[in-house]
Formats: sequence, C-alpha cells, structure tokens
Amino acid sequence: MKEKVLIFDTTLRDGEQSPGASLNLQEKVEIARQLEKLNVDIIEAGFPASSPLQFEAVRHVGDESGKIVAALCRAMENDIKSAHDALRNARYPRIHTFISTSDIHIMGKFGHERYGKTLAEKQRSILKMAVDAVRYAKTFTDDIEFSAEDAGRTDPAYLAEIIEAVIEAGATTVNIPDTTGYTWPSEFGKKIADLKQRVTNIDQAVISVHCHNDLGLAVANTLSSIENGARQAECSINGIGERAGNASLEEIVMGLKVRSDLHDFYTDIVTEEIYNTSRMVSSFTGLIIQPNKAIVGDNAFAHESGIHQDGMLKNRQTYEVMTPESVGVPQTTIVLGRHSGKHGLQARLSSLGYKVTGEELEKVYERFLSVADKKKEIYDDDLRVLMGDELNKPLEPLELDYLHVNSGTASIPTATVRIRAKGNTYEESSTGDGPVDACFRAIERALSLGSLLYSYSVRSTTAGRQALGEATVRLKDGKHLFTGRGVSTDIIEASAKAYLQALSLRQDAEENENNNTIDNGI
Ligand SMILES: CC(=O)SCCNC(=O)CCNC(=O)[C@H](O)C(C)(C)COP(=O)(O)OP(=O)(O)OC[C@H]1O[C@@H](n2cnc3c(N)ncnc32)[C@H](O)[C@@H]1OP(=O)(O)O
Ligand SMILES: CC(C)C(=O)C(=O)O
Repeated sequence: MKEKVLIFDTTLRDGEQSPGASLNLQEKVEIARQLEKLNVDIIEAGFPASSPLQFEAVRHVGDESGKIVAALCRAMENDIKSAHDALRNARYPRIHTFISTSDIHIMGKFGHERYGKTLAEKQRSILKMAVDAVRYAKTFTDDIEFSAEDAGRTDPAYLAEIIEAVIEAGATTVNIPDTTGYTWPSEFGKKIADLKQRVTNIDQAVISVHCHNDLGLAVANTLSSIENGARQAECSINGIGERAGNASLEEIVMGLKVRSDLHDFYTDIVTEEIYNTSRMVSSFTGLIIQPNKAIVGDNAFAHESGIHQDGMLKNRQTYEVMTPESVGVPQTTIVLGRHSGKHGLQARLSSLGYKVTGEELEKVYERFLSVADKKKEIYDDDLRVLMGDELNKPLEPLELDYLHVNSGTASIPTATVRIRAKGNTYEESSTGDGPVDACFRAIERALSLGSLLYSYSVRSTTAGRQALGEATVRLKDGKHLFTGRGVSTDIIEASAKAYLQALSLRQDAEENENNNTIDNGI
C-alpha cells in the first residue's frame, strides 16, 4: 500500500531566516497563496513572538489559508500564547514548540544555574519545559508539533525519553531536526529507526524531520529518514533557510516522484506549480537561484553539448530523468509586449500565481507598459520582478527624478542625481569607484546620509540584450534590514531605484512602527 509523506513547508519561517532574505507582509501572503496551489500540507508561517510584523504575517496567512498553518514558538508560555493569538482564526492551527536536546546545546545555551548545574540536571529541566510547553499548547489546539532542536547530535536515549514524554503530554507530530546539518544519510536514517524501536508510544504521533544543508546532505538525509519511518518532511522552496539552508522541497518531492520504482511513498504536491513557486520566492526574497540548481535552476533542463543535443533530439529520455513540463517550466505561447492589453497581462499573471484585479491591475499594467516601451518582449521573469516591485512599495517613496552618469575606461565615474521626497527636490553629484558607487554616493549626499549599505547585487532577469536588470540593495540599520529592489533595462538606474526604495522603507519604518520590513534578528 502506498504511504503519504506530508510536506511541511517552512519557506516563510526558516526560509526567511536566510541571511539577507526579508519578506514584507503582502509578499508572505502571496507566497502562502502559491504554496496552497502547490498543495503543501502544512505552511509554517512564522514565529509570532519574534516581532509584531511576524505576528501579523502569521495572522494573515492563518486567517486566509485552507491549509494547516503552523506557528513556531519556544518552550515558554509567552511565545506559545503569542502563537495561539496569531492563529486564533486559522481553520487548522498548529502550534509548533521546540527546545534544544543535544548536550552541546543544553550546556551552551542553557548555562544559567536555574536550569541546574550538571548536564543531567539540565536535561531534567529541559524535559520538564518541553512537557509543560506541550501541555500548555494543548489547551489551545489539538494539533501540536514538538521539535527537539539539534536532535541530529542528541544522545539517542535522551532523545527517545523526551520524545516519549512529549507524546504522552499530547504532541501529535514529533520533529527530529538535524539542525546543524551534521549527520550522514545512513546515520540519520538509523536515528529514526532507533526512535521507532525505543519510543513505546511512537505510533500516536507523526515522525517529522527537518534537515539542514551544512554538508549538502539535507535532501539525502530526508529521503533516508523517510525510508526509515518519517512521514513528514520539513523543507523550503529553493532550499532557503539558516546558513546553507534547509532541504529543498522540489528536490525531495521530485526525488520521491521520479524514483517511485524504489519505494511506496507519495506526496500530494502539484509538481507543475514548482517552477512558479520557486521563481516567486526567489524574486521576493532576492535570493538568486544558482543556474545548476536541481529541478529549478536555469540550466536544469538546458543541454549545451552537441552529443547531448543530438541525444535529446532523438529521444528526450537520453538526458532527462523528468520533463520540464512536470515541474512547470513554462512553454510560452502568448508573447506579451507593448501591444498587450490588461486581459492578456492578467491571464499571464494568474498563470504565474498572482491574483491581480481592479485598481491593483491598473497599477501593474501602468508599470508593465513603461517596461514594454523599453523592451520588445516581456518574459515571465520580468513579470515576477514587476510584481515584487509592486508589493514592496514604500508609503512615502523617495523618487528618482533625474540621473546622469558619466563613466568609461579613461574617466573618473561621476553621477548626478535629483530626488523628489515629500514635495522637496534634492540634487547632488559625486564621483565613485564605479558608476554604481558614484550614484550611491550622490544619493547619500543629496539626502545627507552616511552609507548603510549592507549588500548589493544585480542580475539579469531574462536572457537577451534587452533583458531587465534587477538590482537588490540591502541596508542595515541596527538590528533591521531593509531591502529595496529596482528594475530597469539600465542597471545603473535599477541600482539607484533599489537604493532609494530601501531608504524609503527605512524612512517608513522610522515614522511608523507598523512598517514594511522584517527584523531578521541580526
Ligand atoms: C533552529 C531555529 O531555527 S530556532 C528559530 C530561530 N528563530 C528566531 O530566532 C526568530 C528570531 N528571533 C527573535 O526575534 C528573538 O531571538 C526572540 C524574540 C525569539 C528572543 O529574543 P530575546 O528575548 O532577546 O532572546 P535572545 O534571542 O537574545 O536569546 C534567546 C533566549 O531564549 C532562550 N531559548 C532559546 N531557545 C529556547 C527554547 N526553545 N525554549 C525556551 N527558551 C529558549 C535562550 O536560552 C535565551 O534565554 P536567556 O535570555 O535566558 O539566556
Ligand atoms: C525549530 C527547529 C524545527 C529548527 O528550525 C531547527 O532545528 O533547525
């Protein structure tokens, strides 16, 4: 008999913990909608106690979603209460509480004497905190997940003891994270098999795994754990997450699907939605997908060498273990350009997962036309960039009124900018190490600011000489990160726009606590 593996998507929680990734509320809601289309089983929407914006995002996703929506919280009452409050109106709320169980975490993170002096004393305190947390969470909902953080490096006997105790207390899913991505597939598989042996009440809970990719083994470890009894896989789109990331959803799902000859497992993922979801997440987070990334990279279905092309022309199966169509890599038929109307645009946006109507459609169409005036054909990735831009609109944007850049092999790069802000105009010039640097310095001078630049990247969103350049600028101000994106066929203009957008969001945040940015806790 075939057995289902539940797909628990943590793109909006662990994925968003990726250094540099930041999503505003609308972007999170939009991604959650796309995850529903992808048909994941559980959406982990965030960590409500960590910031008001996280709380609001979880609340919005919970209010809207028809899926199980999980909220993460430490094993403490305030966090659990906050998770419950954020999920109050969710149709299927899941409280996901966690605490560290490995010796290294217990001794390193719970050093206070209030947890005890020796490792054994601290282990008792942690076990009690875990059980108390599950019992408290259970007063709010029946669907409780408990995670033993750093289970990958946890003593097997202690892990079994704590897992048995939390199931006894009411946990319905027990998650075994390889938090540091330390284990090997055979070792991790044995860990799951060992738990099934040792934990007497294990059949009362679903075994879940959550693997990190520090050694590049997250997907392999996940698949090995499934072979050994795990029935929920925690993963993220494009594998984004803390440090080297999480197990990638698309790789787990397609690994199971393509090699269904090896096992009896299945998922309910609508695999044709994988590509759209991947591109949306990349565009909103600014985390670029490496071209050779399995399943969703630009080169995943590209064949360069003659012998491969010859084989492909004769029979695609010679070099493809799955078809591009099976993961939704598009076969464009309608060409969008300056002659396209709102219906065509709306239909294409809808096929990409964006629900745009009424006034919003008017605004997107206006932006679409201004880009279409500069380039002949608008590709799907151009539209994704446009949508990312729309969703990240500052309340009071600093607008680029004028930009002139002088640069070349024999001249010092110089930029002049004129910026409009709240009815005033500011103009300045500066030299720099290159045209982008000159432009950023001119903006800082015009606005009398020091540099807050944290990172900068630029990429071409599509192929060809008329491709849109998408610049991403991140500013760091204390604990806060502000991400601006700018799009243009001219990459210097795109860079200036991105810088101004990030500065505008910072300005909004200063003026309004309820801002559009996410505290990444750095
Ligand atoms: C493996 C993972 O991905 S875990 C999830 C990681 N996600 C996040 O951290 C979300 C973003 N984080 C935040 O916004 C903040 O860290 C907050 C709001 C959660 C906490 O902020 P602060 O109260 O300032 O605490 P800070 O983060 O500095 O330290 C963590 C505290 O929680 C304790 N703690 C850590 N994990 C747990 C847990 N699972 N259960 C109970 N207590 C815990 C630590 O021991 C430490 O306590 P201490 O202050 O008594 O030493
Ligand atoms: C909180 C848990 C699930 C986690 O993110 C980890 O251990 O990596």
